Amino acid sequence: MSDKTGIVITGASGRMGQMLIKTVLESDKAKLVGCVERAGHDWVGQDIGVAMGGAAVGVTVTDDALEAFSKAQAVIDFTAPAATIAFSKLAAQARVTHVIGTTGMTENEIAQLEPAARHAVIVRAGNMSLGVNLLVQLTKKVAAALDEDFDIEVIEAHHHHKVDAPSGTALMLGEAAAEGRGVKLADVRDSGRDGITGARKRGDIGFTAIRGGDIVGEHDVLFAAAGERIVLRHMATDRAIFARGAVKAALWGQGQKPGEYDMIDVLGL
Ligand SMILES: NC(=O)C1=CN([C@@H]2O[C@H](COP(=O)(O)OP(=O)(O)OC[C@H]3O[C@@H](n4cnc5c(N)ncnc54)[C@H](O)[C@@H]3O)[C@@H](O)[C@H]2O)C=CC1
Ligand SMILES: O=C(O)C1=N[C@H](C(=O)O)C[C@H](O)C1
Repeated sequence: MSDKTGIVITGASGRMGQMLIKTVLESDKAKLVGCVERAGHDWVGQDIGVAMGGAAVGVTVTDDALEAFSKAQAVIDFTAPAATIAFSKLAAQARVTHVIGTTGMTENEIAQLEPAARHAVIVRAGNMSLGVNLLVQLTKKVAAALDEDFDIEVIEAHHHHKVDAPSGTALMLGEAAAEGRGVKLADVRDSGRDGITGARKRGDIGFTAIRGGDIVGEHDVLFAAAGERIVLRHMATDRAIFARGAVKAALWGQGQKPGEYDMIDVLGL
């Protein structure tokens, strides 16, 4: 019997779903035991390897998430907010680790994960890469060292398919900057400028979102003062960095107590 951790991928046909499947198939610590897509999707009933244009791998795509989860130790979920909330309940029922990469969740939607976290491990992060999570910590430090003479702006760029803004990563960076400054992001957040906006308010943390082409994900944290600027930058050029982080989180979740965790916990940063 294999001692590899059995993993289910939800949103199997998506950009991240397919990258996650490749990463799990190549892993020497994890094995693919299930793939889930929404009911009615063309891929349901097909072997995932064949659906992705390659050789059969012996895993059939299903729309029965609970059945798939019950054969696994972890679920990796990069889908959409409503799907993620539904999956959290099923993962809790099956007592499997739920790794959530889905972004664009409202505060209310995030709160709906709480009951599930009483029964299962949830690892959720708007960005699963090592580089971004390190940038989060750096942003906190730089924001703590500077005063409000430095305006903070988070600038992000993504592909034209992305549906949420600011990105989950931008919000993580904004939260880190706010924490460094000892304020609540909700009190100083400035996003979606358009028209006669008035001058920038001292202490505000601004967000700028660019959408275009096939940009994987780029994030700058700009600290701008009179006479000088500091820019902290992360550039993702390959979605594999997110998938590797997610698999790491799924393995890390084994043996942890039920509760909500993030990638800072997983990476020990
Ligand atoms: N945390 C991180 O490191 C990263 C997070 N993301 C986030 O992951 C999410 C997905 O991104 P992409 O893969 O680019 O999107 P995508 O649109 O290519 O894929 C989403 C997939 O989810 C599936 N899906 C939706 N509802 C479903 C349901 N009820 N049951 C099963 N499958 C369902 C869709 O059919 C689709 O295949 C987004 O929220 C994105 O922001 C993306 C990259 C990295
Ligand atoms: O949708 C994406 O593609 C990405 N989403 C995440 C986010 O919202 O920050 C992470 C990464 O930047 C790619």
